[in-house]
Order: sequence, then structure tokens, then C-alpha cells
Amino acid sequence: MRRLPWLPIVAVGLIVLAALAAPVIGLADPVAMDVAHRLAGPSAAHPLGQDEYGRDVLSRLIWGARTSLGIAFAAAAIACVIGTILGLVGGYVRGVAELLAVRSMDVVLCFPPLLLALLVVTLLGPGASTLIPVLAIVYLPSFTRVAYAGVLSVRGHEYVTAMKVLGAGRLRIMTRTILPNIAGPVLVQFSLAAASAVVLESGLSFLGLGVVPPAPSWGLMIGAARGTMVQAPLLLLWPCLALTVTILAMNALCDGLRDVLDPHPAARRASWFSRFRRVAAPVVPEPAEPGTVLDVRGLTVAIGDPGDGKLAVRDVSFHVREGETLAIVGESGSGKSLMSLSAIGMVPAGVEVSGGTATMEGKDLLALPAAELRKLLGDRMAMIFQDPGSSLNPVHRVGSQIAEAIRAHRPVSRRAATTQAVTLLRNVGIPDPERRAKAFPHELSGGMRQRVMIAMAIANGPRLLVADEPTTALDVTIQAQVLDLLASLKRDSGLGLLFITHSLPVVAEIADRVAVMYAGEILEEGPTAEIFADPRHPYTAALLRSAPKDDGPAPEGIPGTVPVPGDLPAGCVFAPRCDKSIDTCVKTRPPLFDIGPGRASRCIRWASL
Ligand SMILES: Nc1ncnc2c1ncn2[C@@H]1O[C@H](COP(=O)(O)OP(=O)(O)OP(=O)(O)O)[C@@H](O)[C@H]1O
Repeated sequence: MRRLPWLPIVAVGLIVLAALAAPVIGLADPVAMDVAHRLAGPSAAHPLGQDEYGRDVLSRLIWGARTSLGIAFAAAAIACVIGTILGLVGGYVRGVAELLAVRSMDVVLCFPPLLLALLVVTLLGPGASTLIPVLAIVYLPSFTRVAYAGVLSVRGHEYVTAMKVLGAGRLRIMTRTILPNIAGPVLVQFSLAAASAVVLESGLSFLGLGVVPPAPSWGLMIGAARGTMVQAPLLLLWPCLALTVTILAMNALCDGLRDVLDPHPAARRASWFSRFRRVAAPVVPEPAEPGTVLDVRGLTVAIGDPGDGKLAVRDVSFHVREGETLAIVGESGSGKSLMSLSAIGMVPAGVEVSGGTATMEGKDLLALPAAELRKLLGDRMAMIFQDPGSSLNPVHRVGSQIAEAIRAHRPVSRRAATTQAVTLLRNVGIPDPERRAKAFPHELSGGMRQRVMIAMAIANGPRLLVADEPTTALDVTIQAQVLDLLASLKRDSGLGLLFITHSLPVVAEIADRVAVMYAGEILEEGPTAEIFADPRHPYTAALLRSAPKDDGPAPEGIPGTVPVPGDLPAGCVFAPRCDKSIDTCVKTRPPLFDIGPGRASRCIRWASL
């Protein structure tokens, strides 16, 4: 959870408190005139001076806040309640309800706010009671649209279907299931609308369409001060300052709220690449051995603020050589993806790299500026994901997507890139590549889509390919074909392959070396054949026993679950689930022992296993 934006909260809180407390803090009467002292400067009795009718400026300013904020909050609250209901019903019930609730808002949007205000003021006469409905109507469509868009995005989720299957009624689903999921954006919209309503109220009052004199309002104060600007310029300054400070504080509060309420915290104001951030001081990496494509040392990744101590990856070191596949294997939640993504600088939202280096071609990927990292991604290093269905853009033909990947890094014409795309499709074993290049992703099978992803990844001849469970979504036959394809690519081009999987049979088929990951640590590492034949960590042994085999004993599950970051055991992370655990395992965190050429184990009992 992100920290609350305390400074804007305090600033807005003080402004609201002052406005609420106006009747009880002994202010002068805001409408009492003292014409003898008109335009008098600041004095003990009138700290901010007196206006053109001798009224106390401080009092009018604070009472004006009461008027402006009162109108703005009331209008935003009315718009929020009605708009959210309309969006909820329109988005969930659809049909005529959608037409009435959501499309009618398009009609409101056609009216400029000023025109709408003029219309209503002509009908109802000016005053605060007119301004509230006017502003509520102005802000209604924004709430309806935010709620409607929110409902559309969550209504297809399984948890909504699950409620339907349980027999829950529409009202219950809308209020108990959908509303809490869209409450964040609606709340943010509320603070935005309230801030903007303060400005609009002042503007309308300034134009004589809002609060009626002599009632205090910032807009009226600005309007009146305009006429005496030369004799008493400060009279213009105070309401402008109040308006500016209030709007700045409210906008900062909106930003802060959005940060706190957005479930993808780092996705907010930063671009994808600027999310990448290393908080530890850069370290000069030691030179890697020749032939090393990626050399990772001491990588540590924290979830949220590193000071909170929620480490999802702890002190991980590994390397990938040319023409070699390193498989990262472990149960779900062990940190494989986070570690691999962070190692190539693609740090996901809400996560910080708090230590370590990741060197490729002499550059530390964890310290590279975003622009330089961008140059390497898709060129010197590429990535393929588990679900090609969601990784390919559904509205572009696959050939042009591959061509774009080429043109992002090479100055070639569209025609030349398209020709190369067809060659790449042929190379990854897609039959009739000329025709397939013109297909949209949904026109291809899952296996073909994954081949397209691979073609795109290798389009610029990368030295490192990171494959995050690339075969999990495919059936066994296609899985074998894709693994063969990756193996032949690696053989032919000499690229290094970092392969993330939870499947030991896949590891056996593709990997030269294996790193076994658990709770954000590498527990064992070594050549694949040796790890399979002679595991030297109880977790590796348990994983091997849990893998399905064609012949031999039935798979055994591993009792217990992977600990979550922030709640890791003090000693060996696997100790609570380990049948070989002794007292020391529970108390002391073991180091990674060097147990032979290319082999390492984080078990103090490795020798006796
Ligand atoms: N962006 C994120 N924000 C917060 N926590 C995260 C984030 N990404 C991963 N985590 C947490 O980090 C831990 C490791 O997650 P990760 O996805 O790396 O595991 P994994 O081994 O790849 O699992 P799977 O095989 O299911 O993909 C999990 O506890 C997960 O909840």
C-alpha cells in the first residue's frame, strides 16, 4: 500500500476546517460595511485590510471558502451519487438502461457549462442554490462514464460470474461485488470534480451568474477587486491566492489518492520504462567471463518501499552463457518471473530493485538510463511470454507486428521489414508464411501465435532470450514443437536462453543448467543432468518427487505453501516444509555453498543428503 499524501491532506483539511469553523472563530461580520474605512490597509482589527465597502477581507475570505467549498462539495457529491448509479446500472444491465443512463449523458456533454449555467440561472435566478444543481449536472457525465467504464472492465471477470453462479441478484452483484471494485476511480473523480467545481463556481460568481452579493465568495471578491486594482492591489491578491492554494492542494490530493487507490501503483504518472528504478547506489560490476551473455550478481528486489523489508528476491546471482539454456524452476510464487524480469531491467510496477548488478555486454542493466535500456530491449535481448494471445496486438496483422519490431531498431523500409517478417515466420516453422503474415492473431492457433511471438523476439538477432513459461498455455504436442524450435534457434544463433518454468519435464528437455528458486532465493544450481540424478537440496528433491512421471511412483505433493515476501522464515526459507530440517536450519539462514564444479546448494546438510 502506498503512503497517504499527508501534505495535501493536511492542507485541504486546514482549508475545510477554517471554512467549517467560520461562525465560531470570532471573525468580523463578512457583510458589515464600514464605508469610512473603505480600501483601508491591514490593521490589528482587519489583518488583511478592508474592501471597497469597508468589509473585513479576512472574514470574507474564510466565509468565501465556506461558500465555494460548500457549493463545490455538494455539487460533486450529488453528481457522484447519481452518476455512479447511472454508470453501474447502464454498464451492468445494458440494453435500454444503458441507452437511457449513459447515452443521455452525451447530450449533457454537448452543452458548454457556461451555456448550461446561463440557461438554468435564467430559469431559476442566480444564487448558491442554483449553482449546486448546475455544477452537479456539469459533472454528472464524468461520474457516469468513469463508473460505466469501470463496470465494463470488471463485469466479465470470474468473480462476477462466480456471484451469478451462486444465485446472487443484480442489485447485490452491483453493490457488493462491482461497486467496491470501481470505488477507487470514482473517489478520485470526486476529488477532481470538487477541485474543478471550486474554480467553476468562482468563475460563474465572477460573471454574476453565481453567488449573489453581498454574500462572500472568492469569485465575487475577485470581480470586485478588479475595479479597485490600482488603489488596493492586495484585494485582488488574497482571493486569487486562496483559490490557487486550494486548487493546488486539492489537485495534489487527487494525485495522491490516485497513487494510493490505483492497484498498479507504479503505473501512474511514469511511463513503462521510467518505472524502472534502482534505489541502491550503482555498483561497478566485476567483468564477466568471456562468452557470458548475462551476468547477475546479488540481485535483490523489494515489493513496495525497500524500507518495508518485503523482499521478493534476495541476493540472487546467476549467469547465462552463449548457446546455453539456464532454466529457472520453482513453484508458483517463488519469484522466478520477478527475478528474471528485474534482471533485464523490466521491473514490474510496485517493485524496486534494491541491490545487485545485471551485466550484459559490459553494461549494468540495473543502472542504465531508460532510453539506453529501450535500445537493448527487443534488439540485444528479447522476451517471450506465457500467453501469446494477450502479448500480440489483436488489431494488427502478425506480419506487420513483426515488421514493426524490426523497424523499431533498424532503419529499413516497411516493405523490406515485411519481407523479413515473412522469412522469420518461415524460419519458425509457420506453413504458408506469406498468407499467415496477413492474418490477425485471433485467426491463428495458440501454437502458431507462440511461433509468431518467437519470430518477433528473434527478429533483430538477440544475444539473450528470456522465455517466461512460453509453453504452459500449449498442449503437449505443440509444447514439444515449440521447445524444439527454441533449442534449434539457440544452437544455430548461439543466443543465451533464460527459461522460466515450473515444469521439470520441460527443464529436462531444454535446459543445460538449472537454478532452483524458492521464496526469492536460489536454493540449488547446477547442470541439468546432475541436478536430476543427484539433487543436493531437499527442495529440489521434493520438486522432483512431485513431478508426474510416465512410469515409476505416483507424484508426491509438497506439504505447505511458498512463504510470501515480508513473511519469510528467519532461517532456511524451506525449513518449515522440509523433512530434513534440524534446529540450525530454523535459526540460521544458510549461505549458498559451492559443492562442486558448477554446482551450489543452500542446504547445510547437502553432503549427507
Ligand atoms: N508487481 C508486483 N507487486 C507486488 N508483488 C508482486 C509483484 N509481482 C510479483 N509479486 C509477488 O512476488 C512473489 C513472486 O512472484 P513471481 O510472479 O515472481 O512468482 P513466480 O515464481 O514467477 O510465480 P508463477 O510461476 O505463478 O508466475 C509473489 O509473492 C508475488 O505475489
